[in-house]
Amino acid sequence: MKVLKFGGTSVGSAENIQRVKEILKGQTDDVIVVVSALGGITDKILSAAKMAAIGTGYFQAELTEINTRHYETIEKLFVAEKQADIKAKTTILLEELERIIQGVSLIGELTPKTLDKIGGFGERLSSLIISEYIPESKWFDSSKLIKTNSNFGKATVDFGQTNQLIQTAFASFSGIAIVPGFISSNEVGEYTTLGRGGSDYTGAILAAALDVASLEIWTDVNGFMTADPRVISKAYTIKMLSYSEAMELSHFGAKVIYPPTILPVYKKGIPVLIKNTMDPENEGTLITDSKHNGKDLPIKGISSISNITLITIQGLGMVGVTGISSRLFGALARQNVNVILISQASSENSISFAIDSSSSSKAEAAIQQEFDREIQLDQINKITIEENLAIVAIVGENMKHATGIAGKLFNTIGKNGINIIAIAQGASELNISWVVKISDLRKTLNVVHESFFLSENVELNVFLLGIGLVGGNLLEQIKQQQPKLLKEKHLKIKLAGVANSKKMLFNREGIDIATFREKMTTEGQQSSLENFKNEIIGLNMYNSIFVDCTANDQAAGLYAELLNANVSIVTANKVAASSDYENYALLKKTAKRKGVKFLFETNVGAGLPIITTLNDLVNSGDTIVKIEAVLSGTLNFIFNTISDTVPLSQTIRMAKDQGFAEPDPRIDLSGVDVARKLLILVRESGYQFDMKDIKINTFIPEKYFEGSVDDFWKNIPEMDAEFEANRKKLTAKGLLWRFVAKFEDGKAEIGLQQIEANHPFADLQGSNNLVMFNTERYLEFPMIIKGYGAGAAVTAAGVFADIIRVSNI
Ligand SMILES: NC(=O)c1ccc[n+]([C@@H]2O[C@H](COP(=O)([O-])OP(=O)(O)OC[C@H]3O[C@@H](n4cnc5c(N)ncnc54)[C@H](O)[C@@H]3O)[C@@H](O)[C@H]2O)c1
Ligand SMILES: N[C@@H](CCO)C(=O)O
Repeated sequence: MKVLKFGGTSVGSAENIQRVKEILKGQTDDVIVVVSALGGITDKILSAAKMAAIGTGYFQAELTEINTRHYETIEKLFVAEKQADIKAKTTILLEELERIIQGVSLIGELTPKTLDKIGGFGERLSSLIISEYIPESKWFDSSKLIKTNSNFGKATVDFGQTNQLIQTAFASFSGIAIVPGFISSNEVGEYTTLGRGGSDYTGAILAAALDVASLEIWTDVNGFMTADPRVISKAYTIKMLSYSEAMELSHFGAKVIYPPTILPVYKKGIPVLIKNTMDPENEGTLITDSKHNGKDLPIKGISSISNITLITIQGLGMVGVTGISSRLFGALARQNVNVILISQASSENSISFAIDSSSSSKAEAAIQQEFDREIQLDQINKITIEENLAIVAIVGENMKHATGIAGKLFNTIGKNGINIIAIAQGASELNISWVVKISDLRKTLNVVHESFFLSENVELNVFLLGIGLVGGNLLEQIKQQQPKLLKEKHLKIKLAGVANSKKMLFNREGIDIATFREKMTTEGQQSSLENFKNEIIGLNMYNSIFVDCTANDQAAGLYAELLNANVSIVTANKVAASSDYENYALLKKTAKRKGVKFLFETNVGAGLPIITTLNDLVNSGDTIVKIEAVLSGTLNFIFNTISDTVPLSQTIRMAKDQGFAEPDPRIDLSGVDVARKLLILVRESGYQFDMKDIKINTFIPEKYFEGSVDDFWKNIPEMDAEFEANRKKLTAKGLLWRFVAKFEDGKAEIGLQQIEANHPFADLQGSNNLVMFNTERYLEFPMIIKGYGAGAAVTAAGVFADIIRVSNI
């Protein structure tokens, strides 16, 4: 035999009652079916009674609604010929209810006893209709089987008597029994009710009394989820839980069952199965005394409670004094304040406890009153009340004796910049709870869900500034590679924000890369660097990455604040890494301190792995002795392309058109771009260096860099003839031009060199770059990295690789 309980939503409409019938058809065992009132009906009955008690006539309207709901349900469920009979039986109950409420209205008083009598009408009505709808079933009056004391409103079950009555009633039963939930009666047969979660409790009492094979709780969700699915879209159903885990998760906000109700089945070791009436094929959650969840995960679920207030009482007068806690919690209990979490440091000079915010003032008054004397004497000198908090808890029996869980938990939370306000862990090691600001709740749930592998995928939230050549290519590459990354690496790269110099757009759930340009035009806000940064910080999303694909100085000025807000930075923009040494060092230090990344691989050699290689050399103990390199894609392209038919000015235009040149090409032509790159390499080699320490030998007169970019394009052809004359001489000597960057003996210099055909730099086609590192280990023969050093696609790929690096996969 099994007990199946269907909740208010499961029987809330004719359609759902039909589903219940289908579910029962599929049962092979004898079943006892406990039903709740039609969803919302009990609230309506109680509200009608309360209105009647205060003398308003509005209760009539509520009663009419109650009648209509039941009659309409009957009309939908039954064929016309049967309706009159069922309606007549229902009317008897509805009229009785109306008479009692009329009585309440006349007397103007609503006692707990009357409330109990009224409160169970919903279940009596629903069970009547459902038992008629399932003709092969038999109706049992559970109020006559479940005996309680006369503590109306909160009656206590007399299990001795109850078990006997149930066992006698069902001794020779087979088939389908329909039973109203929630109702019971006292020793003289007056109605009582079983309190919160009452119908579940009815089910558990029956299941335990009859020692059935299982108790099934049919509801409108697929069982216990790993986290609140309204916050964590990746949350999924937990297949198996132990009783203790289920109780912990319920206590901390997963309102699938009300913990005390499963006590009778827990004591008997009867499995409880949570199932979804709307999705009966779903496996649901099985609660047993087994501790296995099918996966070897240390935690099974995360739960949270919002609207929490944390109260801390503090004072040296509390140290070593016995009875303080007892008085504190006694005073709170007398005021009916439910304490959700307690934390006391071993120094004993403070106790913090968390309560529902609605009890804040009651709790404060209780403490002031209880400790009046100690406060006067300054033995207790501070009572702090912190509002707008939330409690988060991780739950799992496998945490027991497993080391490193708390370490990993708090490390992950800390890295994401979430401040933990209080912590509590019971010695049972079943649950670790902590308090955070409510504004950090969503982020906390996300990072914890992900870091304990409850989530299937790691998610990165990208905020992209700049969608020109590099940024635009990057989005194309992400769009193309996304399915593969998701499938093979379980990595989801989500575009959470995007901006160019005109518009910006944000979406916490992700912006569709296929349509973002149209969305930016229609829905985008006016772009502003300050607002872009503020929005990223304000959204407070976990694994946030600011990707800078501009060449903008002010954009680079945002990094410090973003890193401080635990946002990683991936940048193609060379401004920050080549800014003052102090700023460069501060950004690196901030990233390290905050546990986030500051990555700029594409700053030197575009997609070539130059900076990571250099970091690997240095980190593994090598010393960089000399760097010699061709670092400008644009300049190399120019010197490879210039000819008697293609003059200098045209080669610059071609470099721009092919996406090698900077948004402002004077940065390339003046040597500034190469100087920045050399500076970054020297710094990453471990030397404290600044721009002023690099000797820049320009090859184009300074006057061409004055004025606007348009002036530059207009005037630069003036240099064509001179360049062609020099080129001819050079070619005649069998030499080539290369713009070389060099660092040796603490000195750095860049400039145009004439090199011979057998020089390693000679064979450097198109926009290629080449870097030679002479190190202590690679002394005689340098380490060489060579390849495309500019271009939108390779640069975007380098930025993409940096983004993936943030996820550490
Ligand atoms: N092209 C390459 O080969 C290469 C290689 C390595 C690094 N980079 C670097 O990549 C960066 C981008 O280069 P690109 O060629 O894509 O430039 P681009 O001119 O094509 O694109 C720049 C983008 O930045 C946006 N932008 C500029 N100022 C902005 C602001 N204040 N707010 C918001 N958006 C702003 C523009 O609207 C545009 O979308 C540069 O820093 C460049 O040095 C380029
Ligand atoms: N403008 C740069 C882009 C790569 O950093 C170059 O030409 O090398």
